[in-house]
Amino acid sequence: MGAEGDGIGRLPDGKAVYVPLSLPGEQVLARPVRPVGDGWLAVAETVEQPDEARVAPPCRHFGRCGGCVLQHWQDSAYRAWKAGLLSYALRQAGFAVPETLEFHPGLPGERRRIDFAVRRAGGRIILGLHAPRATEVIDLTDCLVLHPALMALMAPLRPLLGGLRAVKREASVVINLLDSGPDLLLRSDAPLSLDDRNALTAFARAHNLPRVSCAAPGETPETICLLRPATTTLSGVTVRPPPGAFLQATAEGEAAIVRAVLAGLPGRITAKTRIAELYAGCGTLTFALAQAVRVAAFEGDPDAIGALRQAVNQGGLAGRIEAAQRHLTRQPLSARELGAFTAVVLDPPHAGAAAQIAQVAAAGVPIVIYVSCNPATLGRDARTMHGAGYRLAGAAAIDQFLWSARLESVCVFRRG
Ligand SMILES: C[S@@+](CC[C@H](N)C(=O)[O-])C[C@H]1O[C@@H](n2cnc3c(N)ncnc32)[C@H](O)[C@@H]1O
Repeated sequence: MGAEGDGIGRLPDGKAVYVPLSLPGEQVLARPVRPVGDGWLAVAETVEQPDEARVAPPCRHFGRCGGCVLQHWQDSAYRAWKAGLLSYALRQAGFAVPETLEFHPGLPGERRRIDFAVRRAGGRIILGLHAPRATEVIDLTDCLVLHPALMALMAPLRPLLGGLRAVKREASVVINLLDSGPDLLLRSDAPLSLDDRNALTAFARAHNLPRVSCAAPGETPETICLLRPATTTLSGVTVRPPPGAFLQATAEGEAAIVRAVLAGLPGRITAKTRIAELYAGCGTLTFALAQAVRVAAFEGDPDAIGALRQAVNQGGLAGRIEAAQRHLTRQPLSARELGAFTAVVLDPPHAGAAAQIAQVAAAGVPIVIYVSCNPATLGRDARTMHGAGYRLAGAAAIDQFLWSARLESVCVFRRG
């Protein structure tokens, strides 16, 4: 099974054949589609000999929608493979990894953040997710991983989007389920008309949305209506995330990440203990950490850092948390700056933190807690840590991207 969730076969010449929707141990009749990387991508025409771990996928869109690629695998086998993604990445980086890792399973109905793709095709609106490895959008009537409060918006969104002048050919709709309700951001390809604004406001009223915002692709969102503050609570602190803000994909995943991060903190904490938190977003980890230690939080996005600062000030936390905007790829914290900290917590985007981790390793910070959503870049960065003499002190796999090949994880590295 490959990192993308495809079954991998071997051709007589040793080349790999990647067969989506096949499982380990199966015999399938596969048609080659195109060369990819070191081999071929193929389509399974028929499953000649199914594995006993193959089960009926619960979703009617399975196979066409690229959101879930592993619904046809029995839970225990699927979960063992997911935990194995983390073990493999860490072993490849040179670390000794325990036989079984801490694993937090995900469940259907937990996803509280979604980015729907929208297309206008003839007279109708297609709303859904991309097909596997394609730009085609699969029209979804429902989505089993989605939180029911978000799924309930799918049917009424279609007529709303169909009536908007702002949706000419394509758009996207990001919805974050906040404590105060679903916060909707529409990114569309044409200017909003007055009627569009009225329709969006009426939609917010009818479906109890706190806020609706709109933006042209790549532009700063404009708030179209704010019926009440768009707020959420992070470790007991009220935060006002900007439209479309990054939030952990599930509340359950967030809780597991926070627990694993706190478990990695130094055993002895004094008034002088200071932690650097990199890629802090709106403060998911910042406020949890600040209950134990003083935190210097760094984040590149101006709106996210603005929300974090506002929450720090309103929560009376200025003595515990300093928040700074910083682009950590162009201007990583230097080894000298990092020397002031007992530990570094970092939660980089999918691309990882190559430039920043080199400085962390050079500084020899005693504890590094790495939160990752991509085992491949985690593995690359972990290799740098291994080369600098760190050992693995803890690792947890968190399945907040249920039935996909994506994996969230928290790894604790210690020096000496
Ligand atoms: C995976 S999110 C984690 C956010 C936060 N820790 C949380 O749990 O909600 C990654 C964060 O890194 C930020 N980011 C991405 N690239 C960055 C860069 N080059 N420099 C600084 N921050 C960056 C994003 O804006 C985002 O907030």
